[in-house]
Amino acid sequence: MHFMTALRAAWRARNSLLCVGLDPDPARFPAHLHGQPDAIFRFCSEIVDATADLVCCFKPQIAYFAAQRAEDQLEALIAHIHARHPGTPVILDAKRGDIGSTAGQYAVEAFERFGADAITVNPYMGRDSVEPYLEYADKGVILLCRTSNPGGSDLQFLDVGGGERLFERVARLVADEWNASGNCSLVVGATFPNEIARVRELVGDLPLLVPGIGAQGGDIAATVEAGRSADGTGLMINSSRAILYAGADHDFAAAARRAALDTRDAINRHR
Ligand SMILES: O=C(O)c1cc(=O)[nH]c(=O)n1[C@@H]1O[C@H](COP(=O)(O)O)[C@@H](O)[C@H]1O
Repeated sequence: MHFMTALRAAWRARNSLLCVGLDPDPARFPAHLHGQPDAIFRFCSEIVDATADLVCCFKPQIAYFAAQRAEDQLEALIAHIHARHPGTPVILDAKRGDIGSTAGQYAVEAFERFGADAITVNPYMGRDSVEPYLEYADKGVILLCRTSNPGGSDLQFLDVGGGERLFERVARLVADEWNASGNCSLVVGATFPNEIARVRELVGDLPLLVPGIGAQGGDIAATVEAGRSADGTGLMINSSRAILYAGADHDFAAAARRAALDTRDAINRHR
C-alpha cells in the first residue's frame, strides 16, 4: 500500500497523530534485558506491541541499531510491525544524502532489505540525490526542512535570495517539484512552531514529520496549532526517549503505553 494511503488510514483508524520513535539505547534498558543477545529486538517489539493502537506510525532510528551491530534486529523488528500490526507505516530514520548511484543503494537498503515504508532523506545534495528514493512511488520520502536542533539555524535560516530562507526554499521545492508521485513529506522540528506554521502555509496539506516534543521540550499545543492540516491531521508528531524510557523495570512497556496515551491525548486536545 502507498505510504500516504496507509498514513491517512492510520490517522483516522487510530485517531492519532503520534509517531513513536524507536531509538534503543541498551544502557537505558531494564536490568532483565542486559546482556541478552536479542535485547534490542525484545525491547523494541514490546514497546511496539504495547503502543501500536495509539500511533499513526513508528520511526526506528538506524544509528541505534547499526552502532550495536544489530541491523538483523532492525530487519526483524520491521517485519514484526508489519506482521503483527498491519497498516502501521514504518519510517526508517536514516537521513541519507549522497550522489544518485550511492543513493540507489541506500534506497534498496531501506525499502528492500529493511522493508521500510518511508525514509528520512537530507536534501542538501539536490534533486538527483533524492531521485532514487522518489522512484519508489509508493514509499514515503521525508526530507529535512527545518530540523529540531538549535544548530539547524546555521544553514536553514540563510537568506537564499529575496528574503527567502533556505528551509522555505526546500519546502517550496519539495511541494511544487519533487512531489510528483505524491510521496513526499517534510521534517519540521516541534521546537520551532513559527517555522511549522510557515511551512504549513507554503505546502498545503503535505504531511509533516515533527520530532522535538518530549525529551527536546517542544510544545505540543503550539506544534499542533501551527501544523495541523485543514482536516485536523497532516502531522506525524514523534516522541522517542520520553516514551521508550518512561519506565525502567519489568513493566517498561506498560509505562511506555501510559506515556504514549498521555501524549496522544495531549495532541488530540489541540486538533
Ligand atoms: O528526522 C528525524 O526524525 C529528526 C529530525 C530532527 O530535526 N530532529 C530529531 O530529533 N529527529 C529524530 O527524532 C528523534 C527524537 O528523539 P527524542 O528527542 O528522544 O524524542 C531522534 O531519533 C532524532 O534523530
